[in-house]
Amino acid sequence: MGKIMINGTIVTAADTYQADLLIEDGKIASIGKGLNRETHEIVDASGYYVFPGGIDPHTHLDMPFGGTVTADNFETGTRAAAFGGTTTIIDFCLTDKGKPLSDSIRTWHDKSRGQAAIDYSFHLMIGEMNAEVLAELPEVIREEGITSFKVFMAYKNVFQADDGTLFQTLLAARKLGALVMVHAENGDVIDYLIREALQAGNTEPIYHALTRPPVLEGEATGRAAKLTGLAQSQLYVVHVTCAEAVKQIAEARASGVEVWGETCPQYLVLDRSALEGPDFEGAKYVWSPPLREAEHQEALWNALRCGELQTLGSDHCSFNFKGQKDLGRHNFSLIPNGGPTIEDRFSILYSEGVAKGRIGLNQFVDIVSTRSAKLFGLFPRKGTIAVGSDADLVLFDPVVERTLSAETHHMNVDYNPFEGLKVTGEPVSVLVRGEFVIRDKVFVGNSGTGQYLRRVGYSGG
Ligand SMILES: NC(=O)NCCC(=O)O
Ligand SMILES: [Zn+2]
Ligand SMILES: [Zn+2]
Repeated sequence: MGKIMINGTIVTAADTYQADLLIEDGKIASIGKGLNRETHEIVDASGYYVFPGGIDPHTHLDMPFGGTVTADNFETGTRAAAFGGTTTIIDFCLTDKGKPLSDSIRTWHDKSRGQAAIDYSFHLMIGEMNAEVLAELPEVIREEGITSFKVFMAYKNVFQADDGTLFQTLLAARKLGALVMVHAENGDVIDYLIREALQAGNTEPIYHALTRPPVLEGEATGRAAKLTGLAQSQLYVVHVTCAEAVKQIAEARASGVEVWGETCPQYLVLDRSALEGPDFEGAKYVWSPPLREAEHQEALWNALRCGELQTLGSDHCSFNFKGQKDLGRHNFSLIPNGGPTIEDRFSILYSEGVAKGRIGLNQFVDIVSTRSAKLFGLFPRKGTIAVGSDADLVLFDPVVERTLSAETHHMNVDYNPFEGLKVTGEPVSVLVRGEFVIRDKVFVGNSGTGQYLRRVGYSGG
């Protein structure tokens, strides 16, 4: 049955206005006033903002990492995402050197098929570049609709690729119309600093941050941007944490190089002091790149506000404190890197951004949804409210006050890094392709209704 959503305030990246939405066959069929269909269910959105569903361009679900596997899989992670107002995720498909890319993609399909409550797509990791990989890429784009390739410049001896691989990936992406993503940290120098810290007996979580200083993120970001300019290609820098990296991105953009930047909620509201918590609590806050000193937060907010950074990814990569983060109790370098953020990404950006006056309401929609849809080949099917777009919608109460907590979250993990953070606003109901997944804060969706999304090639942001 179709639906008519009435009395809501529609908010897109461009406009804010009162209108009703006619929803048929999972799509927005009409936008206007006084829409009337006797056969349709009426959904009253009085008092709510109606946003396009959030698009999270950076998740790690069911991913082996740091000697363990993430606590959230596609079932639990996408359900939590839906509670948080996200209706599409793009997850990172890891690859193994020496194996066909298609094997890894099949593995990621096997993990996700029949599990997801919201729509999803994959980015593909490129760990090496050779004739076999090059030959497979056109098919990856054509058959799988995967139009973004991820290169790790850190995690030496695990995921790290060399500059030659990055450069050749940039060249291939230019030719094929894809977007190259980088984790930008200088992995070789970090590896040295970690060994030096451990030799000196420095094993606590804070040394995770001290061995990955901002200069090494800035250096790698600048290097990747320079290589992008040389290749005349396009680059998306994931999880930007610091002023040094923002500066490199801004300089590259100012000189005409197509570089985009993403930050994450943790870098906007948490700081390095969290790693010094007692009883190994600091392990909960181990991300790479690490949390920075508090002054970097303002640099990130400024960059979002003025468009030097364009998106917010969760980088959701959840590990339980007990039994997983524990692996590094006596050696910070063995703490699995990452944290649970998929559920709170949307609300933190609204509360800390819009409600506190740091960004505008339409800019919020751009950062949390629209820009990722454009960059990653999903627009205008996703990322906006327009006739013909998927009816992925969030009914958002902009005034309710609440406190984020592991007691109430839906992620499959035993802590919340934002525990105790008071936020303004909450997703109340969430629809994916016209069907409720969350209705009045209750999960009414199904694991398995989420569809795999084939994306089109890169055409700018
Ligand atoms: N960011 C992090 O600490 N964990 C997830 C993997 C990555 O994105 O580097
Ligand atoms: Zn990373
Ligand atoms: Zn990540």
